[in-house]
Amino acid sequence: MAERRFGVGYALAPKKQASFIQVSLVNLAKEGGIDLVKIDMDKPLIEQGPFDCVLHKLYGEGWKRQLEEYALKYPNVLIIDSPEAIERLHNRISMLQVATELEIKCDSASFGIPKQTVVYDAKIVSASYLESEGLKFPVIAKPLVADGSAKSHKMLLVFNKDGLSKLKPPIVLQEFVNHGAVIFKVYVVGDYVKCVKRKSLPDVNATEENLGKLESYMSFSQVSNLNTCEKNDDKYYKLMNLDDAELPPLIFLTDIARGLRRATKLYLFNFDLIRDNRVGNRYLVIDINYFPGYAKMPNYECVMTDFFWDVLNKNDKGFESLQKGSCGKEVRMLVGNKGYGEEEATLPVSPLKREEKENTIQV
Ligand SMILES: O=P(O)(O)O[C@@H]1[C@@H](OP(=O)(O)O)[C@H](OP(=O)(O)O)[C@H](O)[C@H](OP(=O)(O)O)[C@H]1OP(=O)(O)O
Ligand SMILES: Nc1ncnc2c1ncn2[C@@H]1O[C@H](COP(=O)(O)OP(=O)(O)O)[C@@H](O)[C@H]1O
Ligand SMILES: [Mg+2]
Ligand SMILES: [Mg+2]
Repeated sequence: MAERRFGVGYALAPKKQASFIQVSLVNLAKEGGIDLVKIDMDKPLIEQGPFDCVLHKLYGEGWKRQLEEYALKYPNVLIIDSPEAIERLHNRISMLQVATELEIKCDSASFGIPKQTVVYDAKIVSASYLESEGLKFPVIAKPLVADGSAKSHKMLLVFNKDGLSKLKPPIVLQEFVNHGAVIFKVYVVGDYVKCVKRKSLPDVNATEENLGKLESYMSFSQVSNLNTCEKNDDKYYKLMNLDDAELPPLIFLTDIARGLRRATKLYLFNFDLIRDNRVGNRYLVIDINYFPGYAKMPNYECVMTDFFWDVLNKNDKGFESLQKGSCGKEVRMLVGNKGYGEEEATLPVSPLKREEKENTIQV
């Protein structure tokens, strides 16, 4: 019998395509019967394929409509992920709201989000306003919209009232929590979870005296993605050793990942976790990103190939999910987690090596 092959069409911005679609991934997927095919953005999606799965990270209503149209024409196509589910992550309030909906039961660690408030009008922000919202200096000002633009990553760490004049609403004002300058990035790919450590902002001595002495604010962008050379210039980072930071308990991360998958209905995301130095084993989710930089994950080719194989084969067995499209009709889309993960998945090509498995968790 001829081998069943699957076609996965991908629609990614050029930078994302360059980092994610590596020859090693394309070849490994091919060996597993999965062809990764670039979607031509100069042509309507509806004229391409047919694909068994559409993998995408693009923004805008036009693209969303094309996906809906495609799902209507090809009711068996898996859209990874559903645009509605992704949209929830494009606003830093609704993004973290999901995390507050989770019930995580763990004896050795607790979980939450930092205190935060949204500001639409710069005029209302004053030191007493912050106080009324339960916030104290320092605070982080984050653009409300997280749409992948450079602007959406531009943040301010505000040390005192003088810094408040620099705010550009709409923004989220969030308490800055000392966390030993380490963030835990937890990558989720369907059932697979991988936690890595990254350098973060240094702790701040938040006494009134010290905050008064500091510049009023500090602007920064994508701290955890700065390359090592940039950081090595800094005395603070020279002194710290990332290896010393203890990872959060695995079972705890597993529960959060599973909870977020259910609540967001997403397959492909990561979340940033910090350990609140004031409380010990209390962890806070500060950011959730759709389809993050998976190529930075060890052995990502294998993880992704396993994932594609798994969802495509499950889909073959009648994976069903409906949602209302903007056209008003029912559109069948892959809504993450429905039915997925309930069966034991057989590992396809190149299963993870033993030592890699031991450092990762499956939810
Ligand atoms: O480009 P990379 O590999 O640094 O990945 C970015 C992510 O880095 P991470 O994997 O978390 O270290 C990055 O994560 P952070 O927001 O920096 O925590 C975002 O997911 C970013 O996407 P977007 O700009 O928010 O749409 C991701 O950017 P895109 O590749 O999706 O443009
Ligand atoms: N509440 C917080 N307390 C302390 N540091 C934070 C907090 N929120 C964000 N940071 C730091 O700022 C960085 C960027 O914030 P994040 O919300 O992850 O935005 P982005 O989407 O640009 O990654 C984080 O990686 C972390 O270093
Ligand atoms: Mg982040
Ligand atoms: Mg982010």
